[in-house]
Amino acid sequence: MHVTHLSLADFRSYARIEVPLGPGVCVFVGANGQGKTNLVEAVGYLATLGSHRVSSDAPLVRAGAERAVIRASVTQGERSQLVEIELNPGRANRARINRSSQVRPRDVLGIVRSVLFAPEDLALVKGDPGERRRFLDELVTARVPRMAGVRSDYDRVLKQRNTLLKSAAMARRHGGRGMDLSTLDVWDQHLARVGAEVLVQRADLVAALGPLADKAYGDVAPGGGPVTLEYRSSAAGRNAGGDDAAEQSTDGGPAPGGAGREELYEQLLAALGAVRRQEVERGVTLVGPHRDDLVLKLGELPAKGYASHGESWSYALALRLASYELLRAEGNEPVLVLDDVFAELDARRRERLAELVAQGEQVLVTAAVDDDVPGVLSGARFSVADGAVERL
Ligand SMILES: Nc1ncnc2c1ncn2[C@@H]1O[C@H](COP(=O)(O)OP(=O)(O)OP(=O)(O)O)[C@@H](O)[C@H]1O
Repeated sequence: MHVTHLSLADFRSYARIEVPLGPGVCVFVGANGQGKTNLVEAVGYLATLGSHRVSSDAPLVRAGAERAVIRASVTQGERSQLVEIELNPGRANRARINRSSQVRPRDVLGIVRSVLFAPEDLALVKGDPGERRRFLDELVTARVPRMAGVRSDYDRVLKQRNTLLKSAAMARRHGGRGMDLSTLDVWDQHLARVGAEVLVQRADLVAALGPLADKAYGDVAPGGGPVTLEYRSSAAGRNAGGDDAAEQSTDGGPAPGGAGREELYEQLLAALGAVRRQEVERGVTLVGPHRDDLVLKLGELPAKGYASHGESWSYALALRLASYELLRAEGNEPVLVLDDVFAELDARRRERLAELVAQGEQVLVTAAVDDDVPGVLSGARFSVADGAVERL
């Protein structure tokens, strides 16, 4: 798929802008702070309903404005659609498809698909588990858009369960006889039911992505690797029950490959039972998909803490390239967005990456300096300056 027209109103630094786009490579060049990232961030927002730079919508609305609108015309094969999101920080966002009456924002997921490479990607390798969970969940949603609803159900159940645990912990600390925790059983079942669905999709994704990441790593860093992706479940190994299990390390263990939804449900439920005493003491849910990690291994060692800076970059690029290959193989080619990445890479990685993506259906590249963009990425050039975007 590709975006044929992008229209922004009060989004980031743009009061109003219309940008016609074609398939193939589009390079946006401009000095620092002119709004290049803001443009491609808008495309990423339509694909994920989030920003790769900030966790809330407020900074995405132009300072002084109340709401922002992102609108894009999108072509996939013979089909064209117009998708629109209105960002209303503090209130519900609104969305429309083909100017129809409103739909839920998550109903637009899947229309725009993108894989974004950005300097922030280094955090996929070097950062906290939350970075890798977000990476997995965004890709899961790109493959199976209904998972956005499952994720928000999970977050809601988790929040309610944590509220209950927190009150129980407070009551204990204040010397009360303890709360009646019978409702916790019901929340355990909800959490395990929805959590198992999240786990099934993550496991399926990791199995599909692993070989592609290994190949991509070899492409970016010839002779390097091998790389393996290992999903680490906070619930695995905690189902023995009783105090022994409660004393186990909080690192969890590898998830059993190929486990079905029911098996994962039972495992989560047993794990919640095993850590209940600790949870009531600490007032927080200790097992579930929100505590899991994706261990990125380079050879025998985890990349985090062991890989060099260059290896970490190659790994991050390999994860994004593998995501691209996966979505492409599954029938809907995503827009590739390369935001300011070439300046971060050495000449060899720069050339390799450019060669690997040059044939994408649509590749949006931002750069402060035109010379940073490898020659193989020839295509439309745009200048970005003073809130205006002009085709060169
Ligand atoms: N909500 C907002 N309201 C107004 N201006 C904003 C808002 N968010 C960001 N900006 C402005 O947008 C500019 C940054 O734009 P952007 O990150 O797209 O720059 P860039 O061209 O990619 O720069 P660089 O090359 O340095 O990465 C900054 O000047 C910033 O102050």
